[in-house]
This record gives sequence, C-alpha cells and structure tokens, in this order.
Amino acid sequence: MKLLVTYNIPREPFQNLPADWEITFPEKEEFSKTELLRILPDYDIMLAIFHAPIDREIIDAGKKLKLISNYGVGYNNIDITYAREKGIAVTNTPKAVNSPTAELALALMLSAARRITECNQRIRIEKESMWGTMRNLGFGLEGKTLGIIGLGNIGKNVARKAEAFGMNIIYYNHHTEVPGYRRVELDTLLRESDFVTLHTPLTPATRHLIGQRELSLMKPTAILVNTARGAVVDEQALAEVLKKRQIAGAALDVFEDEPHITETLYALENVVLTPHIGTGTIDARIAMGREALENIRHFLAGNPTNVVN
Ligand SMILES: NC(=O)C1=CN([C@@H]2O[C@H](COP(=O)(O)OP(=O)(O)OC[C@H]3O[C@@H](n4cnc5c(N)ncnc54)[C@H](O)[C@@H]3O)[C@@H](O)[C@H]2O)C=CC1
Ligand SMILES: O=CC(=O)O
Repeated sequence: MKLLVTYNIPREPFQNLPADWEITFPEKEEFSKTELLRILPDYDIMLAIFHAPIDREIIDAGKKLKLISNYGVGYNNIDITYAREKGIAVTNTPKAVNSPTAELALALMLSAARRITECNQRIRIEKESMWGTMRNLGFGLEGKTLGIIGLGNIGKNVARKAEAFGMNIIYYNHHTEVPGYRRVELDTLLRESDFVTLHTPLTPATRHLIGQRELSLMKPTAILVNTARGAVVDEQALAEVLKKRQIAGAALDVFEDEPHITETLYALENVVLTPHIGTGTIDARIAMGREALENIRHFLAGNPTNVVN
C-alpha cells in the first residue's frame, strides 16, 4: 500500500506501521499542486490536510486512489461529491481536533472580553503599564449568555467549558436538537447573546451565515468569536461593523481568503487575530496523525470509520 502524506506533520504516529506500507512525506512543508499531479497516480491513499484544496484535477490524477484521509475535521477543502463519484472514500479526524479547538474558542473569548491582546500590545508600545480604575475595562463571562451557532462536537465542548465559567448557553443548529440546552432561532440567538461563537462546517448553507443583517441584530456590547471557517462570516461586513463599533469586538482564528486578511482589521484594537491555530498544539497534531492513520487502517480492514462521503 502506497501512502502519500501531502504535508509536513509530526512523524511520531508513523512508527511501527505494517512492513508493506510505503510512505512518502514532502521534503519541505508541502507538495505543490504541480508535484501532486505528477506523483499522485502512483499512490493508493493520500493523507490530505484541511487547508489544501483537493479538487477534480487532483482527484482525477489519483488513478489508483481509494481513500483520502483528511488530517482535520473540516473537509470543505475536498470535492467530496466528485471523490465519491470516482469511488474514493474521504475520512476526517473529529476526535483529535475537538478539545484544542474548543480551548482556543474560550481563549479567544477571554482575550477579546478582557482585552488581553490589546493591552499586551499597548504596554509594549507605550513601555509602561498604565493602570486605572476606568481604564482598559472589558466584559466578564460569568452570568453572560453565550450563543453557540453549530452545537456539534466542538460546540458542545465549548458549551461545557463555558458552563464552568458560569455562562448561560443558547444555541442554533440547522437540523439537530441537543437535549439540555435551549435551542433558538438564529435571529433570537444574535439578539440575546453577549458572546456568539461559530462552530458550523463551511457549506453552501453556512457561507456568509453571518452578514451585515445578522451583525446588526447583535448587542452593541457583544463579542463574536469565529474558529469555524472564515467564509461563515462576511469578513468585509464584520470589519465595517467593528470599525464603527456597532458590536464591542471579535476574535477570529479563520479568514475568508487565508492567508490574506481584510486590510481594515489590522488597524482595529477591538479584534483579536490568530492564524488558524484551533488545532495548533503538538498533542493535537500527533493525535490528528493517529486518527488519520486509524481511519486508514480501518478502511483497509474493511470497516471504515469517519467517512464523510
Ligand atoms: N479553527 C480551527 O483550527 C478548526 C476549525 N474547525 C471547524 O469547526 C467545524 C465544526 O467542527 P465539529 O464540531 O467537529 O463539526 P460537527 O459536525 O460535529 O458540528 C457541526 C454542527 O453545525 C451544525 N450545522 C451544520 N450546518 C448548519 C447550518 N446551516 N446552520 C446551523 N447549524 C449548522 C450541525 O448540525 C452540527 O451540530 C469544522 O467543520 C471546521 O470547519 C474544526 C477544527 C479546528
Ligand atoms: O481547521 C481545522 C480542521 O480540523 O478542520
């Protein structure tokens, strides 16, 4: 079995694999699309990453390809319908990414609410710590309402963690009901929440789910957190709303056109920006490799797991 790993990822999970597995890693950070198109025809399985597009052209190049094991949970990077048409299964890694992403959502929420990154930056520029009873005031989490859009695996983890901070949870899901939490319509969630956190996948239905109209429904004191996918939010509209301070702030780990970011956001103090680090811990990277490999093993054994197409 020939496995192509398309990105540079920790090698730790790749020890003691069956002797008849032949594995290729990129020499640098990743294989370019041109390289992929050239070498892929030789491989049975590809370990792809949530960030790199796997389009029709690449799928067509995979003449022997049977499985695309995605390193990450979001699979909007892959044309899964076309893969299915070609008889290629696609799997993802929901377990490994869950806690780290939920932790980051909480970290971003706290950072924006307590103005941590803003204060940190100002102290370094001003070269003094300007304390004051009416300076640097933020918002607390305890007793506040957290609106979770997409109460799936990560959303539920965020809910549990936020409850430990004393927050009240409401949620909006497209189809599924989650016992124990109050489900509301999207507009109600936006009107009632002090914090809104996004945890849907990126699909045609969620693209720009949060646009100008939805942002206008939020409280002027509310904070928006996005660790889902950039395009779930209309980034231009959000930048305008933040600039006019129509909501209090935002914290964004993901952007519509990564690595590019809407220029306006750089200058705004009321937004926290991180470079797609939801799963950016060494433990998570190793766990994602393990889960992606486990999916490959199960697929080869005839009992596939985490298949998304
Ligand atoms: N920033 C980062 O590094 C990371 C980002 N992610 C993103 O988080 C997303 C969520 O991951 P999981 O919680 O594992 O997925 P999940 O499938 O367990 O949960 C997604 C939830 O969104 C809901 N949903 C789907 N379409 C909807 C719609 N149109 N309106 C409202 N709700 C809708 C579903 O009902 C489900 O409850 C991933 O798809 C990925 O894009 C995941 C991991 C890391
Ligand atoms: O963005 C990361 C993922 O796992 O999806």
